[in-house]
Amino acid sequence: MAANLGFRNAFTFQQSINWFPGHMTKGLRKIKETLRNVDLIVELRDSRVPISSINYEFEKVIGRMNRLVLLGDTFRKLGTNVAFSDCRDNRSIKTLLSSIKEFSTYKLSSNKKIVAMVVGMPNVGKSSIINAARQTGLNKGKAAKTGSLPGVTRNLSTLIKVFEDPDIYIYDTPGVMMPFIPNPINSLKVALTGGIKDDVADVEIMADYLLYRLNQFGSNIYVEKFGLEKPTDDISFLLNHLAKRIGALQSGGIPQLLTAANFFLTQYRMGKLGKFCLDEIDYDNVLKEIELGRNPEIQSKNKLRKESLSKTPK
Ligand SMILES: Nc1nc2c(ncn2[C@@H]2O[C@H](COP(=O)(O)OP(=O)(O)OP(=O)(O)O)[C@@H](O)[C@H]2O)c(=O)[nH]1
Repeated sequence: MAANLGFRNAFTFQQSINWFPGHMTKGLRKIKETLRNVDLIVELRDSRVPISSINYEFEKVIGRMNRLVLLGDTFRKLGTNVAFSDCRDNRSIKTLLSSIKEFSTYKLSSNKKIVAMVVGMPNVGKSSIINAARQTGLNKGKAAKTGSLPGVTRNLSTLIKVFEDPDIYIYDTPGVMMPFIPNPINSLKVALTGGIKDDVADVEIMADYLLYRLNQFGSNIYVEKFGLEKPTDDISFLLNHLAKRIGALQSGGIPQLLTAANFFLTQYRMGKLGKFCLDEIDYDNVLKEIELGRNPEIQSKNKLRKESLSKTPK
């Protein structure tokens, strides 16, 4: 932490960013209707926000079904049913396929096929992991549409076969946000990691929060990468500098700060400014925290609201 370098030690953000278009209501309903045909839920979360990306709407719908939680990143087994995964890493996908066999209710003695359903917030890599499983399991090409923006998958897919003997099929589902994210800072983190459409959020505030967190982490990558003399806590200074550096200037040489902010966010989302977990957890506690997300007690919106109000924004 770079707490005593004169940087801010708190970030104030009070209004939650919410994005819940109609296809998500429909998607959630379809997920619910289809659950009776599903042996196992594979829940994908963004490893940069493993707690902020817990969706309490899923908790209500999925309840206590068999579930494998994947944190999108390089594969690392964290516990019995929690793992990091990377759709670009073959080994990780092979382990996912064996985990699906292991954790589904399927028993090798039966002839039943295994049906899994991948759920998660938008843009966490659900469709990519299904395509990767199909590539690894059957050597077949893409079956699910992917894209770098949230909300590419808008409907529940038909069953996608990813493995043979035993036969494994997966449903792809539209990314679903919570209708209301009670903690504004959590909503900012989800938006920053690309889970909420940028035009719903304020890009310059996201850029400011990113700068605040990079400084908190004591990261100097942006300083070198952007040709700064030293770290700065001033987003206005940084965006003016970046706009000049990337040539984002209006007539008269006025810096285009929005373009600079978008550039800054893209660099972060591409992993070029380092990889940090934005949630306040350590990985020893991640299992416990994830389990907490499943505790029906914590699903009550009132309790969530109270919690969010009592927490100092980080
Ligand atoms: N670094 C990295 N990027 C990934 C991984 N999986 C997916 N991505 C990228 O994340 C973006 C979103 O991937 P999708 O598979 O479309 O995500 P989704 O969850 O299906 O998105 P929605 O359609 O919004 O529900 C794409 O740009 C992918 O290339 C991963 O394991 N590692």
